[in-house]
Amino acid sequence: MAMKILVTDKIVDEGIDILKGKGYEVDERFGLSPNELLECVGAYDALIVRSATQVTREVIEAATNCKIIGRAGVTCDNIDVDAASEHGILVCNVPTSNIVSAAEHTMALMLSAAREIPAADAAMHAGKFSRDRFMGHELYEKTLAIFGLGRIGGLVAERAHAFGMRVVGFDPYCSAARASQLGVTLFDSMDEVLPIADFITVHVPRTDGTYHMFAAEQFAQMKDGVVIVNTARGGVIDEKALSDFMAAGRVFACGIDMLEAEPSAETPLAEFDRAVLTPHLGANTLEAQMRAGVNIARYVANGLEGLVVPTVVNMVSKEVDEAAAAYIPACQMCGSVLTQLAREVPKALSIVASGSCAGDMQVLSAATLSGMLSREGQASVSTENADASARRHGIKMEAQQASDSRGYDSIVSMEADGLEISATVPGAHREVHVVSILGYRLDVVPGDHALIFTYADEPGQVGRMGTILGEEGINISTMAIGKRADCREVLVFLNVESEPSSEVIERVAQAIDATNSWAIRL
Ligand SMILES: NC(=O)C1=CN([C@@H]2O[C@H](COP(=O)(O)OP(=O)(O)OC[C@H]3O[C@@H](n4cnc5c(N)ncnc54)[C@H](O)[C@@H]3O)[C@@H](O)[C@H]2O)C=CC1
Ligand SMILES: O=C(O)C(=O)COP(=O)(O)O
Repeated sequence: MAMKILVTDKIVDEGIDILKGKGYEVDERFGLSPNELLECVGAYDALIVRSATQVTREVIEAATNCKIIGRAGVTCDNIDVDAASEHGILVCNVPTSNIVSAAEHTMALMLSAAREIPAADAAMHAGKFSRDRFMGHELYEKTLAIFGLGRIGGLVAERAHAFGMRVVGFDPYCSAARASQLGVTLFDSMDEVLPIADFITVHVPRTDGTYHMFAAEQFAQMKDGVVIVNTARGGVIDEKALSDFMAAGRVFACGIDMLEAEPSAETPLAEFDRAVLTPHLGANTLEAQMRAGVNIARYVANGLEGLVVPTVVNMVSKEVDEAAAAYIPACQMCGSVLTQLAREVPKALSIVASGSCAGDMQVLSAATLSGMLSREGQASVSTENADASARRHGIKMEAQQASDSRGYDSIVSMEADGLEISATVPGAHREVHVVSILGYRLDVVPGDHALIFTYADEPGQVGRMGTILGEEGINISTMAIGKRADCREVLVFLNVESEPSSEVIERVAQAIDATNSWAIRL
């Protein structure tokens, strides 16, 4: 019987023809309700979507025959990738299919907003030849600030240079080499960039960390008359705050392709002629759709045929040795902790694994890198693209097996920019135990929120920490104290049940005279 593929968002006919030509049965069913999707998805071997279909954990659990989900575009934020990995389902995308289109749409919105083209066009269509109403701004010799210097941000930088703009940027994960190659002056904080920009364009992923990254506090720091463009994701800009600053005349104009309420057109910006609004059209060109539709069809067919899928975004891009697979969460966790300890993505990573998990260093490296980059929505690291991803972020990686597993069945140890962490996964429960951090030996199973302090080992210190956290209503669920043979200081790892504010952390740090403190979120 032919394998069945469900396509729930429109892709080009050429993509559908490739699949049918290979003998697959293809059902195109657009606009399914969540319930309709849940009811039918179990019958299919593969699913192809764009951004409209929400592939939730529930959908993945109902997709009992599914082997691969193809995203005919770049961003997989409508797909629960972790759930797919847990169910052994590959997720792949076409990561460069629409980036030129998105970059060109950004320039189109920038020019339209700066020259009020939609309002002028609407006036002409209404029979009004009113030249005096419209007085725009040149791009030439203006400062463009790009937030997010990834694939699309980089293409926008190249195009902005052609207009004679000065290009500055903010992206905590962009290497100095990439910024210099793009001709972008990189700044370390948003606060330095906001006051100097005449134009601002946003190309960051939508994550907890970028939600309302541009709110009243940020608009207040901008130059009067700034033009703002968002072709990234709705919610990165607080639309209410933007409309307040437009109403006050502080923001000259904006160009917005992505609204928080998508797929609705509801936004407070709708009342402004100078808000140029488009309904998520960044990828809507024939060229981008041809690349996305044709390639996703090829990759999904490859996945079903057991061939290499070059753009897998989750970790199951190949048959993974079971012992190594058990260490994927440990490596992801350690990678994430390392980035948080370093307070930035480290630039050099060395991984040593010993014991039975060390059979597949490629998987362990990719998992660690995905953890290192995951905090800002950069988790699209697979065994296929790990090397390229590391290069793009300027990270030097090396991995090796070692024979001494220090008495554990398996252990992974990593060092990144001089910071160390080791973890093991004992027993059947598959809990990740961190057994060393920064050289301090301990044994702790990290929870969702943790605090780490290093301090002089003196009586009363634990009581001081407990008292302050108790006063603040923060429960400590578990605690481990790590020691180092060469040092009179200790390290405490506190799993806490809620996230303490930076003021609370500072209070604790002062009370114990901590030499270092970190809040870790996993
Ligand atoms: N309008 C449309 O139709 C399309 C929209 N997109 C959206 O465009 C955005 C960019 O896409 P790509 O360039 O492909 O992504 P990318 O992953 O190549 O680049 C994103 C960049 O943002 C940076 N970043 C992350 N958090 C940041 C922060 N807090 N501050 C500053 N920089 C931060 C990352 O380091 C990375 O360099 C995404 O939101 C994507 O969803 C993508 C394609 C089409
Ligand atoms: O690829 C992306 O990230 C996009 O935002 C494009 O989405 P679409 O395929 O047009 O629904």
